[in-house]
Amino acid sequence: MIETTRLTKRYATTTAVDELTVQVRPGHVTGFLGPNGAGKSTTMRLLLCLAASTSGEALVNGRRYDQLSHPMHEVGALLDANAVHPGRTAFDHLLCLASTNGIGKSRVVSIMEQVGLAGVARRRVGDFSLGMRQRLGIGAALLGDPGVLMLDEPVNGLDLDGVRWIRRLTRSLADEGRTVLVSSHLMSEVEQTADRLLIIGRGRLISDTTVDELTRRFSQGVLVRSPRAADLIAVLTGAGADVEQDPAGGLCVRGLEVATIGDLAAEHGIALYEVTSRSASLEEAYMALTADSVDYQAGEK
Ligand SMILES: Nc1ncnc2c1ncn2[C@@H]1O[C@H](COP(=O)(O)OP(=O)(O)OP(=O)(O)O)[C@@H](O)[C@H]1O
Repeated sequence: MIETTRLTKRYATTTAVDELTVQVRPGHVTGFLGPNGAGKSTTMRLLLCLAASTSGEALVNGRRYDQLSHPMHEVGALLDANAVHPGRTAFDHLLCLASTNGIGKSRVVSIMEQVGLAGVARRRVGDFSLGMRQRLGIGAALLGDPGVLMLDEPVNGLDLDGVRWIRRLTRSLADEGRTVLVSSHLMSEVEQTADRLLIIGRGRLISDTTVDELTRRFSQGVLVRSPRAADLIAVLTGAGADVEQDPAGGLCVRGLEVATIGDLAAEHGIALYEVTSRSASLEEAYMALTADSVDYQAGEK
């Protein structure tokens, strides 16, 4: 479990994290989303006591990271895949981490296999691609078999195979009952993995939600076409729906599911020519939510 309470971090001219209160629960993959500069990395750094908060609290399993007696067994984190000694082999990098934390060599061997680096374990990290470093960083995070994982932009640098691997890995870690927090600035990267979403902008919480809820909230209704539109309107509004003429022709129905609309029409012998659910993509929902919090925007051409 990860918890922040009114967590705030101010730098000279920037409030990177602003009164952030969130809970990240076990058993879920929680996507930590926000535009560039939203404060995701800073929040993770505060949780790991790599930076001191200005005010508020950041706790892992109910305690500050620097108060955990066996931190590597409680929290695994990938913050910066490049923060590795380039002259060391991948195996030695993990072995070094393992031996200073009372973890045996056999665990290093099995982690190397788990992250797909067994074949290059004896190569210098300096010769690794960014994707290989990401895998190594995830290996380091998993080394202590922790119940809490924090991965900052873990798919950065990974090819499609790697992205799929991260999705499967994070899902299975959450299914084992772990707390998994995965940051990204792109909804497309987390929507297929995360079930919960924490969306932040300018250091503030914008939305603490689920993928399902966000999809529902930004639903643009159901487009229905029928040769007996007037009769259908009466039936659907009678069942509690909001119905209006759709600019594209047909009816826009809100408040009823596609199946209910179909069932009601059938019950009343009303033919339907089209029933189409029009939910906004999660990407569109995310863009709409964070539109006011984007610090760095390319000019439209
Ligand atoms: N050490 C620092 N000194 C001054 N400002 C900082 C420092 N670290 C972060 N910031 C600022 O705090 C804000 C939040 O940065 P942070 O890296 O946490 O955002 P982020 O959401 O992780 O962004 P990205 O998606 O680009 O990685 C930014 O405006 C950043 O410039």
